[in-house]
Amino acid sequence: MELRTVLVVGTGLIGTSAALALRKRGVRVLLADREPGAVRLARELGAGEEWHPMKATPAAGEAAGQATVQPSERVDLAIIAVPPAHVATELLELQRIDAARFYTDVASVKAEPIHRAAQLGCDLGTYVASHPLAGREKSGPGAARDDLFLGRPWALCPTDEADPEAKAAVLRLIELCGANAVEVSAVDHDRAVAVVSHAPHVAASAVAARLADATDVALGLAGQGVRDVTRIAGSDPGLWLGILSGNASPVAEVLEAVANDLADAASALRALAEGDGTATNEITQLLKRGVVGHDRIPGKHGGPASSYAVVQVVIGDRPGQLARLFQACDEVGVNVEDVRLEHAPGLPLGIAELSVEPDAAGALTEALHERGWQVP
Ligand SMILES: NC(=O)C1=CN([C@@H]2O[C@H](COP(=O)(O)OP(=O)(O)OC[C@H]3O[C@@H](n4cnc5c(N)ncnc54)[C@H](O)[C@@H]3O)[C@@H](O)[C@H]2O)C=CC1
Ligand SMILES: O=C(O)C(=O)Cc1ccc(O)cc1
Repeated sequence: MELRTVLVVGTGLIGTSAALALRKRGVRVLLADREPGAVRLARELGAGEEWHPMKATPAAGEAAGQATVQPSERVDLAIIAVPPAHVATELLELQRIDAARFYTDVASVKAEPIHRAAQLGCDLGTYVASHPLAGREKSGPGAARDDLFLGRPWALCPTDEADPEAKAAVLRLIELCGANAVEVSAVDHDRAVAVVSHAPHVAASAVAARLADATDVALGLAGQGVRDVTRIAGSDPGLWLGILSGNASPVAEVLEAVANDLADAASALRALAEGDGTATNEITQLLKRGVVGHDRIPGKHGGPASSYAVVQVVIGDRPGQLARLFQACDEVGVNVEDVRLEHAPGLPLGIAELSVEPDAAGALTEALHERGWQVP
């Protein structure tokens, strides 16, 4: 199924990122948003052209001045990239004016928008709901990136009524964005993302909320761990209220289990503080279950999680240091799977943590030593 022209409705983070990815693959993209500024910025970023549905002359019987909107052309696919609560009404409006052959949305919840679309009388034959499992803690077109979906899962939830061609169009969108399609029912999707996205978001917010009145001393001691755990807590609360409300029961169920674990850990630590040494067992069990769960998260290419060895290298805070380090890795023939930078506050130094295949770590450490790098 070829996608020649795609309409993106909602040119925020996700809509503009999809538009940029499609533009890169030569697809013509039309852009719409209820905020004119969001469309202008997306257009200036190279995401496509503004969509101009035509205002038709009022038909006989229509109130004067109440001009009907018609699309200037029928696009192959419309992507509805607006908050979950607005998906169904946008779909209805777009279908009413026959804006596209096929339709999808990218909302983080699936059962509720599909149910609402059915209630409103939308055509479920041309619509296949979807959800890219990729995003950022920032909103708006300014945060968009054409590589946001590369190698990421992208769920699609066709209903029984969906036309196979509509599914093919959404699969092509996912492929053009470089993501991996995962077909799943809407109900299973919502239960799954409660575990891997929505409950973790609330947990991150709860941890980050502790920092709101933390002392300056505490904040001055913040390291990478707290940044990792709380990154997504910086997201737009309005958008997240909509996501959580749309998946309330599954998220509540996961949060209740997390809350039980936290309550047990707190009681065990109280017991430990009062001299009950046996309480360490409970804490160790939770930490061990955490390691098991963490190790089950698939690796960066979507395959099984691989445990890389980490080689730490001291780098000076000067331009070009990281480029030199990568060049050295390249010369030694070692593929760097991931890199993380730790900055030592107040020091002109940082640590680059290079994740490499375990059997390459020894040779890399030796080779970097020989080239004068400090590898502690
Ligand atoms: N933020 C994230 O990391 C991810 C978000 N999503 C989903 O993608 C959708 C969009 O989220 P973001 O791009 O992050 O939000 P965003 O806030 O960056 O963009 C949303 C855009 O939709 C526009 N909009 C709102 N209602 C509209 C309407 N009725 N008609 C036309 N435009 C309308 C807003 O003006 C805004 O420009 C949401 O459904 C969200 O659940 C999916 C994956 C990741
Ligand atoms: O920022 C991140 O790493 C995310 O995982 C963001 C995200 C937010 C909402 C989604 O529906 C999917 C992904």
